[in-house]
Amino acid sequence: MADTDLAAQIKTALADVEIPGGGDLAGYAGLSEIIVTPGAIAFAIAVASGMEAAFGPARDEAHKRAQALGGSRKVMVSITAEKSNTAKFGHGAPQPQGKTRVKGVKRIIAVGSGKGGVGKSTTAVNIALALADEGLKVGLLDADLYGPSVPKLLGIEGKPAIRDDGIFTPHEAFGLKAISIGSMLVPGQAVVWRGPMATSGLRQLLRETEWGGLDVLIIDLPPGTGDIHIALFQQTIVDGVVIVSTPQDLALIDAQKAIDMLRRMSVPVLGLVENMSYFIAPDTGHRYDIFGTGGAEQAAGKLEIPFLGPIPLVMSIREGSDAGMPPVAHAPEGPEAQAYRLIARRILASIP
Ligand SMILES: Nc1ncnc2c1ncn2[C@@H]1O[C@H](COP(=O)(O)OP(=O)(O)OP(=O)(O)O)[C@@H](O)[C@H]1O
Repeated sequence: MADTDLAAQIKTALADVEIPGGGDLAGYAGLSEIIVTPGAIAFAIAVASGMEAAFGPARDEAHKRAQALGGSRKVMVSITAEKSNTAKFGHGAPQPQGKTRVKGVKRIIAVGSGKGGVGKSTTAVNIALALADEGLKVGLLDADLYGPSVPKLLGIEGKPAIRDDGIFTPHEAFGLKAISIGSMLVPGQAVVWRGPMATSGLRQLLRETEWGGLDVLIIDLPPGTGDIHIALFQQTIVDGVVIVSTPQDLALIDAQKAIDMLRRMSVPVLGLVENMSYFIAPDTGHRYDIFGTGGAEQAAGKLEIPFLGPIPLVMSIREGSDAGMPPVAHAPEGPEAQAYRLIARRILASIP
């Protein structure tokens, strides 16, 4: 059945689900779009603050009906309540409350960037591999719901298995446990989830995956500073964030904004990685500082955060990544792999 047909069928079934105050869920204005992918069904019910518990039975009933129609797909139905903005942003924002650790995960390190396309995912994947080479049990969560690239970078195919109790079994790739919303979408399908849906999707990937005892979970964040970041940092203890930037001024200005948000949310910044820092000519092996040198290092100094190191701009990183063969796993002795390793060791040294 086409995904749109199934979404329509579910919506029809929700007409039999009663909601507090009278009426049914299908006709309720707070019902989000129903997203159907080959592996999952997801939708959210937005309610007024304080009404979360009252909507609980409706959510459970909706879940049951969607599951009856969805077969083996994992069903995710979440209730979202509007919170006042002061809890999200604002100078001197209150320390987020209720942050918890993720079961089976000792430390979480997130990798973010101020803007897209700076090589954040490539860096996250290779740092994860370098940490695994240090003898740690490492997982990777692709939280870039709008542009997931971990499946491609690690050459992962197919959907993750889902246990009978609805828990995801992560993919295994190069010794990493990895999970991404990307492997649950059909190729070319864009995620059009709005804020609450996206944050709920992330929470489920994070907390409903059988991580099986990790020393470190690396989270590849979406670029910028949006709902996903806020929800993650408010709900979960993140031990530190690595910011990836290219050497150009504009990227650095965006990186600065990301760091500003982390500070306001009391999340430790582990440091700045300068990606595509210099170019190594494939024929001669010569190094060219095409963007000048030291931009990110100086920026890190000004921002009073550690500079974690530079990654060269090399064709092999792009080609290896595009082919699902990340340099740290594929050419572990190469200069690119060494650059990632050095950064991974600095990260390791900076977390408790
Ligand atoms: N050091 C590098 N040398 C050469 N190519 C690189 C390097 N780092 C990343 N790339 C290439 O740049 C492109 C963007 O990288 P990547 O997807 O990791 O960026 P991103 O910041 O995660 O992007 P997005 O905003 O889409 O999430 C990819 O084609 C990748 O292979």
